Amino acid sequence: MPISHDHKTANALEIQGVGRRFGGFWAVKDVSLSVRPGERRAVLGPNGAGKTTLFNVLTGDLVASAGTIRMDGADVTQTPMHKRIKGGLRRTYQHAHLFDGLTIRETLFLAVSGVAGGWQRFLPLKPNDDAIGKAENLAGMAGLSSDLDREVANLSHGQRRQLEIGMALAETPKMLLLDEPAAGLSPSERPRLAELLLSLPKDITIVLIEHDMDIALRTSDSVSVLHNGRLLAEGSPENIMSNEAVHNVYMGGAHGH
Ligand SMILES: Nc1ncnc2c1ncn2[C@@H]1O[C@H](COP(=O)(O)OP(=O)(O)OP(=O)(O)O)[C@@H](O)[C@H]1O
Repeated sequence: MPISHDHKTANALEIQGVGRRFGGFWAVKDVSLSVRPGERRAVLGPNGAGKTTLFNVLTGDLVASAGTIRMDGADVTQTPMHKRIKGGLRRTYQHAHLFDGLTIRETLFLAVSGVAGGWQRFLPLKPNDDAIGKAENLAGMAGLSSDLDREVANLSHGQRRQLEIGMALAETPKMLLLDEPAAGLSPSERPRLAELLLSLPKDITIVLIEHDMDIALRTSDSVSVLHNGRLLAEGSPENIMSNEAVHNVYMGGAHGH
């Protein structure tokens, strides 16, 4: 069946009544939200609220049990992940999958070249390859320009997160889903990550799950709060900060890793 697009009026992401069930348990239930092109949306919620499940449904890692998902005007509810990726969707995971033996330059070179398997044949890099310049450019966007020759094994946790974001930017995504980019970062690494998020190209729509309220509120235009699989509140960071129901959920104790 042909996919119908309506680019002029389309939101980058529009989901209606989305749910995901595991057996008899609805991990996400009846969630509707709209994200404008270029918007930065944070998805907050205590442990078990359904954030990761919602993300997995958006990427196509999991099939929605209910509702519809539209990206850029197209109904992708039944579209497999690889086709959503072709349409410009990228995600990062809570735990980065990086090769310890490669340098930052080599890692980003392979990302730019779209190489997933059999990468050994591309190394060592040929100095005149165009993709090296692109990789170095990406390193700049990810705040890693001064560490191009460092091996992944020797990177700090924060630098690994930066590198993962750099990789996700390789093919100029339209929409980037970031799964807890600040997870495991030391307090001193957090401001740097917030700066990086704020510096990403404004035409990329970003949806991020984040436990760190400060980072989420500082780097987003709008916030959706999940609780027990349902949308509890939505609004500007200021509104969410002063929302009593949100406070009650977070003061309830389930917050934080
Ligand atoms: N594959 C699964 N099978 C059964 N239950 C699941 C599965 N995945 C998630 N759940 C349940 O769904 C609920 C939501 O989980 P989810 O991981 O989406 O929450 P979360 O908000 O991302 O939590 P956290 O912040 O701890 O990562 C939880 O109760 C979880 O136990």
